Amino acid sequence: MLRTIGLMSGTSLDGVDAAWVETDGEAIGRIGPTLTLPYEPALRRDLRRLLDLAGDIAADDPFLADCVRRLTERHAEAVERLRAEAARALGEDADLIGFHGQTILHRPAPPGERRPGRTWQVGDAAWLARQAGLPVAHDFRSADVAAGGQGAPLVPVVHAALAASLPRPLAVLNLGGVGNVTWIGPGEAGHGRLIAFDTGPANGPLDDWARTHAQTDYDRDGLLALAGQPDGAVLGRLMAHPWLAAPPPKSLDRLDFDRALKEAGAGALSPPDGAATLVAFAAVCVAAASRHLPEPPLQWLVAGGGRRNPAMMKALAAALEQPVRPVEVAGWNGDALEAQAFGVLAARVLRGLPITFPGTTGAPEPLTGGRIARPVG
Ligand SMILES: Nc1ncnc2c1ncn2[C@@H]1O[C@H](COP(=O)(O)OP(=O)(O)OP(=O)(O)O)[C@@H](O)[C@H]1O
Ligand SMILES: CC(=O)N[C@H]1[C@@H]2OC[C@@H](O2)[C@@H](O)[C@@H]1O[C@H](C)C(=O)O
Repeated sequence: MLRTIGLMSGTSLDGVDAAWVETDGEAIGRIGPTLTLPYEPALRRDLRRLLDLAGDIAADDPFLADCVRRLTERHAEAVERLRAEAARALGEDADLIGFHGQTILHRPAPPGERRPGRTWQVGDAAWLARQAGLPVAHDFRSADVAAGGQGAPLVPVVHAALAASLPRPLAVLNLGGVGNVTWIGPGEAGHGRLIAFDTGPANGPLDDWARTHAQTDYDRDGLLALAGQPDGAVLGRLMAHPWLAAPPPKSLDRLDFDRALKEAGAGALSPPDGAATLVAFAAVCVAAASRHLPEPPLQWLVAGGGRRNPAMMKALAAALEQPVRPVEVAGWNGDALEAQAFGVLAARVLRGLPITFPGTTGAPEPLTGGRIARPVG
């Protein structure tokens, strides 16, 4: 088995999650320490600006280069701290890093269309490899998008490995900036029984709303949303969005719904009602996703920051017919799950195992992907 460090900087732009996991890319051995290094407000602000600029920015733009340098330095710091923690707690170092980078643009070709799509994760893998003295698996999504896949979600294969002994069918819901669901079918745990796709916007629009209307980075504990009422008219217009009815495979850019939210009139709502409406919409998106699953799951296990928002968990429980529980009931770590997954995916990249599948990204067949940056010298 390899001792991996997985690194994830998600669409919420709140920081880098890091996790130590022993794995051969298929089985998962010891699960070690985890940590989150939050980004300082200036880096958060600049990354958010980079999302707005990404469609037009040149690859050698100095602002981009500066963001990439700061982002990668923060990742290197996370690696260094996690290695120290793994040495202290387990007496172990690491063999391999899985570095997702920061998605700044995600425009896969719509399913069935033959034109090439584009997905862009920034981060300097070669620098990180040299700095850490370890091989770094990175660029996990491009090969899939080039082959006509959605390039996301990638974590489902790891959900399936972790869920091997849980009752199925099971749905694992990640609520980050964007939401995504993994459905793991009954019977033998195998890749053919995996269905996964993005559900819709989750915390992303709510974070933007809290920033504009409450001067906070997010609606902590759902206090703003719990003080408001969802607006039926706005919600109704949002629910009519064709994306919800479209069958999987499908994935989203963090900003994909910004225009629809504006056009639906969300901007005119009071701060609490706007927050309540965005929470209700995230939950309605998951309910819409449930209609695309082959069979109802026995339960929904929720990972990601959204599970910490009581308003979101309440809205989900109301929108879904099955029990909704945080992944901790299965003994998983809902804050570190994606980081752990990129450690496992790194091992898969190194071993040349497929990382995307017809049921997850709509890849034409199970596909390998990712690249390895090696420390030189
Ligand atoms: N206590 C809390 N109350 C309310 N919301 C919370 C709380 N803690 C975290 N969140 C929400 O969770 C978000 C972070 O979630 P997470 O770290 O899962 O996202 P991510 O990994 O960046 O996104 P993605 O999975 O889309 O890549 C925050 O931006 C916030 O909206
Ligand atoms: C393009 C991109 O970075 N997508 C993220 C995003 O955040 C959640 C959802 O949208 C998911 O599809 C994906 O991340 C997770 C880690 C995944 O690929 O499984």
